[in-house]
Amino acid sequence: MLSVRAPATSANLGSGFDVFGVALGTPADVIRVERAPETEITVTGAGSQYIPEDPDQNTVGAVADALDAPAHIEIDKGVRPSSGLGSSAASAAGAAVALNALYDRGLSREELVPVAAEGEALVSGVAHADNVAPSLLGGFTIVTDDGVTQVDASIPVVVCLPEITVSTRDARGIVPETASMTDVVETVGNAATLTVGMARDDPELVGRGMGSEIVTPERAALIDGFDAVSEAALEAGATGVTVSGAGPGVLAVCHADDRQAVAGTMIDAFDDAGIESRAYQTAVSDGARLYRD
Ligand SMILES: Nc1ncnc2c1ncn2[C@@H]1O[C@H](COP(=O)(O)OP(=O)(O)OP(=O)(O)O)[C@@H](O)[C@H]1O
Ligand SMILES: N[C@@H](CCO)C(=O)O
Repeated sequence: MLSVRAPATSANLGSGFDVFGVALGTPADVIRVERAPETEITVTGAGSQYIPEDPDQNTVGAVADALDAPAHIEIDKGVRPSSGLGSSAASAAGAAVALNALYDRGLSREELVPVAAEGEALVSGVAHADNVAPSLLGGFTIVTDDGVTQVDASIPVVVCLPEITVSTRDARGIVPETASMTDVVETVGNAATLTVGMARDDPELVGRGMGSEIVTPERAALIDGFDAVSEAALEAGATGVTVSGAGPGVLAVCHADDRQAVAGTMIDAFDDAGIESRAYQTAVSDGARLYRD
């Protein structure tokens, strides 16, 4: 059987709404495929009770259609849905890699980005590729209408995931239609700083470059305790904190030695707000990995 481990991702990174994304070392989905006359899907693992097995409603069904690659597809979820960690995208990216190999389609990882984004269109209404690109390519990715730019990076991060859900579709509904020139200028400066930080593997520059008054404040307001969690993480040594994707995950960038303290204090701050959470101490890492069971 062909299997793929497809990593969780964090999109936006504050200053790069719908543009920036990173692959995370943990958690990940595992997708197993074998040829079949019609696509059938089974889902197990984190939050599987909320994920439809109907191929017309599951991101991997959209990918199987796009590749004309019917298969029995087993999805073992490591990435909880509606987490801000690219759950739907991890499955779509994993299925794209697995089915491309299963049917010898010969598409490159870059060519699989729009294929996997078909799954995102299904669940969030827009084929945004800022989660599927890093899950497929690894590292830090910049998605624009002209294509994807990728750079390997290994920035240490903590992602704290509270026991609340925010659907990407809902969180897209509150994105403001306009932004002030002041906020645009600040965001462009921060996005440039963050990009240099990724290229240099510098957590100080990456953390400093995550600030933005565009989109992030509206998204943060959906996460009870966000301000306290952010403040606590910064006090424990985080170089920057923002909403992961559409939330409710909260992403902190830090130096490797500070990860444990940052994770502990974020969990405590959510706890003070009456919300249980768990934290992944991880780093920007590789993309989807194909192997044979
Ligand atoms: N294979 C799949 N894995 C996860 N969710 C799926 C899958 N197929 C369909 N869905 C649906 O997609 C929705 C979750 O996707 P959503 O984009 O809201 O969360 P996310 O991927 O964790 O967030 P984000 O994009 O902000 O990182 C749920 O409604 C879920 O039922
Ligand atoms: N850029 C998308 C990513 C969702 O993970 C959004 O923020 O809506």
